[in-house]
Amino acid sequence: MTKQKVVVTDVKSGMNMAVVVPPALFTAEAKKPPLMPGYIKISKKKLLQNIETNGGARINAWVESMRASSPTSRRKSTQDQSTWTTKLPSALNVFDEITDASRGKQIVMFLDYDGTLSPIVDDPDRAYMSDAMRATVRKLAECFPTAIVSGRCRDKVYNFVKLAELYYAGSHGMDIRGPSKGSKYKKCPPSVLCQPASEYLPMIDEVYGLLMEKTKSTPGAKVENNKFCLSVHFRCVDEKKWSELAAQVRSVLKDYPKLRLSQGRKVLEIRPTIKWDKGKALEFLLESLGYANCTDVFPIYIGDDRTDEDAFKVLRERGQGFGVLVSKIPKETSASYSLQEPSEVMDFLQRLVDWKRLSW
Ligand SMILES: O=P(O)(O)OC[C@H]1O[C@H](O[C@H]2O[C@H](CO)[C@@H](O)[C@H](O)[C@H]2O)[C@H](O)[C@@H](O)[C@@H]1O
Repeated sequence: MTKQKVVVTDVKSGMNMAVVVPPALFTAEAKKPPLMPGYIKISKKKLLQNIETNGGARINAWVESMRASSPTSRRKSTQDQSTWTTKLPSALNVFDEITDASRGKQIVMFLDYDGTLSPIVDDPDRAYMSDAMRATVRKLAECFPTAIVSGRCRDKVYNFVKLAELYYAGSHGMDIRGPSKGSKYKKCPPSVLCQPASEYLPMIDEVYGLLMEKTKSTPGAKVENNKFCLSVHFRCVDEKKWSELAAQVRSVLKDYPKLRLSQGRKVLEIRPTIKWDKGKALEFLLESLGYANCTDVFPIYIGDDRTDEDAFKVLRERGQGFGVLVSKIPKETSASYSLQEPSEVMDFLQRLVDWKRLSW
C-alpha cells in the first residue's frame, strides 16, 4: 500500500507536522489535487483523530515531523524543482521587478539568522557568519533600516552578527532591542523595546533544567536556552533515537500546558503559548520605526524556517513588500520568492545596496 505525506497542525501541541500515513487514514478530502508535489491536504481534525486512535501515535507523529524537517529527507524530483521555481521565482532572477515594485517606498529589511545569514552547521554554537556577509549587512543597514529576527537568544545572535547599528529581535521576536549606535534609522533609545513573555522566564529556566536532565541519556541531543524559548536539537542524534528524544521532551512538556512546541530545522522549539511570533515582531518593528499605518513602506523579510512563515503571512496579509524563503527544496510557504542558500542571500543584499547607491 502506498503511503502519503500530509501536513497537519497538532491542535494540542500547536506543532506543524508533515506525517506519512497509509491511505486507510485518509478521508475523501484526500482525493482533491495536492497543494505541492508529494503533499495532500486533508481534514486536520480527522487526521488527528485517526492518528490518535491508530496506535496512540503522538510520538510517532512527532518523529515523522522531525524526519520531514530534514531537507535531505525528501528526494528532489525534476517535477518538484520545476513546480518550485515556477511557484517561487528566484529573487535574483526577478530583481528588477522587485526594485520596480519598491519605487517611491521605504524598504525595511528583516533578516533571519541561521540558514539565512549563516550556513546550517552541526554545532549551533559555531554557526558563524562570514566576514563578507557581515560587511554586506553593514552596507545594507546604511541603505535601509535593518533588523535581525531570530529564534536565538538576542545576545547570542548579536555576538554572531556584531553590528550595533541593527535592530535585533531574539527568541522568535519575544525580545526586541533597537540599534545601540550608528544608525540613521534609530527612532528610539537603545533600551529593550519589547519583551512580551517576560513572565515566562522562571518557567523557561525550570524546563531548561528538566530537559537537560531528561535528554542527557540521548547521545547528540543538545538543549539550548534561548532566554524566552528553548531549542532541543536533534541534528546530531541518531535517527533511531529520535522517538526516544521525542518521548523525553513530551514527558517534560505534558506538565507545562502554557508552553507549546514548534519545529525548525532538526530542532524542537519550545515557547510560551502567547500570541507572539516573528510576524508580530515584524509589525512591532515597523510601528517602532514609524511605519505602522504607512502605505509607502516596503518590508522585505528573508528567512529559511517554518517560524519565518509567520512573518511571510503578515506581509501577504498587509499586501506590503514580500517574503523570500531560503530553500533549495520545495516547501509550503507564504513567501513570494526564493533564494537557495546564504551565498545567494548575500548576492541579493549586495544587489539591493548597489541599486540603492545608484539611485542616491
Ligand atoms: O530563527 P533562526 O535564526 O533561524 O533560529 C532558529 C534556530 O537556529 C539555530 O538552529 C539551527 O541552526 C543550527 C546551526 O546551523 C543547526 O545546528 C540547527 O540544526 C538548526 O536548527 C539555533 O541553534 C536555534 O536555537 C534556533 O531556534
